[in-house]
Amino acid sequence: MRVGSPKEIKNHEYRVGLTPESAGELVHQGHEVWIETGAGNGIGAYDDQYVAAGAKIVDGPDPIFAECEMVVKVKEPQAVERAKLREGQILYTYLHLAPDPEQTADLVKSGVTAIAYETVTGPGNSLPLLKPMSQVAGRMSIQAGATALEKAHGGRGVLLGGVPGVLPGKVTVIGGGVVGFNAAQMAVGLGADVTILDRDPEVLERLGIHFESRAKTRFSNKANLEDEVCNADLVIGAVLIPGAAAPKLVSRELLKKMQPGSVLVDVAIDQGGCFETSKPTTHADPTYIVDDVVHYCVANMPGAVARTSTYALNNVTLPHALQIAKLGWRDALAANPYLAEGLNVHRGQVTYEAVARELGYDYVPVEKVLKNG
Ligand SMILES: NC(=O)C1=CN([C@@H]2O[C@H](COP(=O)(O)OP(=O)(O)OC[C@H]3O[C@@H](n4cnc5c(N)ncnc54)[C@H](O)[C@@H]3O)[C@@H](O)[C@H]2O)C=CC1
Ligand SMILES: CC(=O)C(=O)O
Ligand SMILES: [Mg+2]
Repeated sequence: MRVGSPKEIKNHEYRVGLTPESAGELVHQGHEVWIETGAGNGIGAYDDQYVAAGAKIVDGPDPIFAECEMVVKVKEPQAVERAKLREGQILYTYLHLAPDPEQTADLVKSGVTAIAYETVTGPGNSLPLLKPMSQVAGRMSIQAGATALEKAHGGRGVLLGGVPGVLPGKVTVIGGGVVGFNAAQMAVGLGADVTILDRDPEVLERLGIHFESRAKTRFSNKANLEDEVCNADLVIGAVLIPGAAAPKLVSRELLKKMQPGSVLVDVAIDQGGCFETSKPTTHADPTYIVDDVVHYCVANMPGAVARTSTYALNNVTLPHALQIAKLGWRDALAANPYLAEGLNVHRGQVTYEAVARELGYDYVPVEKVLKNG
C-alpha cells in the first residue's frame, strides 16, 4: 500500500503521523511511504532521515492526499485538508467528531474511510491509542495550571506546593482516568493538596490504593463536585465518555462561585470540554478569563512536547497502520475488533454510535459496513 504523512497544520502542532523509524517499518514490510518535505522538522526528524529509511519526500501535501491510499496524521484534518480527501482513501488520525459538526459533514461528504485513534479500543475497554497523549496532557495540565495561577497570567498568585508555614494550593481533578491520574501524580509531586473526583467506584478504589494519603478521592455527584470546585485554586477537567461530547459539569453559575483568580484547565476540550464556559484555545494564545476565572483550553496540548509525544503516539499507532497496510482496511477491521471500533465514517456513513446520536446522523454499525461495503 502507498502510505503518506503530510505536515500538520494546526496551530503550533509539531507532531508528525509517522517517525522515520515507523516509515522504515512500513517500507521494510513492502509498502511505499511518502512524507511531505519538512513534516518531521518539528521533532528533529529531517527529510534525509526519512530518505535513509526508504521513504520518498514530496513537495507539499497535495501528492499525498491525491495519490496515497492511506493518510496517517496526528490531528483532525483542517478544512483545507478535508477538501483534499476522497472516496476510497483511508484516513488514520485523531478525529474527535462528536463536538465537531463541520468536520463530520466534510468527512461524510468526502466518502473517505476515517479511523479515529481515540475510539480504537483494547482489552478491558481501554483506549490504547489515546492513552499516551492523555499521559502527556495530564502531566502538562499541572504545569499549565501552575503557570496560569501566577498573577501576571491572571491567577490568584498561589504556589501549588506552598512553602514551610503556608498551606499548599488546592487542586481538584474531575475524572480519574489516564489524564486525571497523571495530573494527580504531578500535583502530588509538587506537594499540592489534591482531590480526585470520579463516578466509577473501581476507578476511585484504584486511585485510593495508588495514592494512599497523598491524594484524596471523592465520588463525583453534583454536591461534591460543587464543593470541590468552589474551594479549588486549580481545577483539571479530565472526564471522558468515549466518542461522545463531554458532559458540562461546571456551569456558568457555578463558575461565579469560584474564587477570583482560580484556574480551570479543560483537557477534555477536544471532546467539547466539561466546563460550560470552555472554548478551544491554541498554544499561541492558551488562556482567557471569564468571571475572574482563568481558562486554559488547548485542544492539542501534546503538540507542545512534540518529540516525546510523536514517539509515544507512534509506539501505539504503528502496529495498526501495519495491519491496515498489509490487509486493507476491510480485512484489517474484520480481523481486529478493537481496530473496528475506530471506524467513525465510511463512504458517507457514520459508523460510530455516539457520534451519530450526537450529530443526528443515521448510525450504520461497522459490522453492517464490513458485510455490505
Ligand atoms: N486537550 C488535549 O490536548 C488532550 C485531551 N485529551 C482528552 O482528555 C479527556 C480524558 O481522557 P482520558 O483520561 O484518557 O480518559 P479516561 O477514559 O481514561 O478517563 C475518563 C474518566 O472520566 C470519568 N468520568 C466520566 N464521567 C464523569 C463524571 N460525570 N464525573 C467524574 N468523572 C467522570 C470516567 O469514569 C473515567 O475514569 C478526553 O476527552 C481526551 O480526549 C487527551 C489527550 C490530549
Ligand atoms: C488526543 C489529542 O487530541 C491530541 O493528542 O491532540
Ligand atoms: Mg485533541
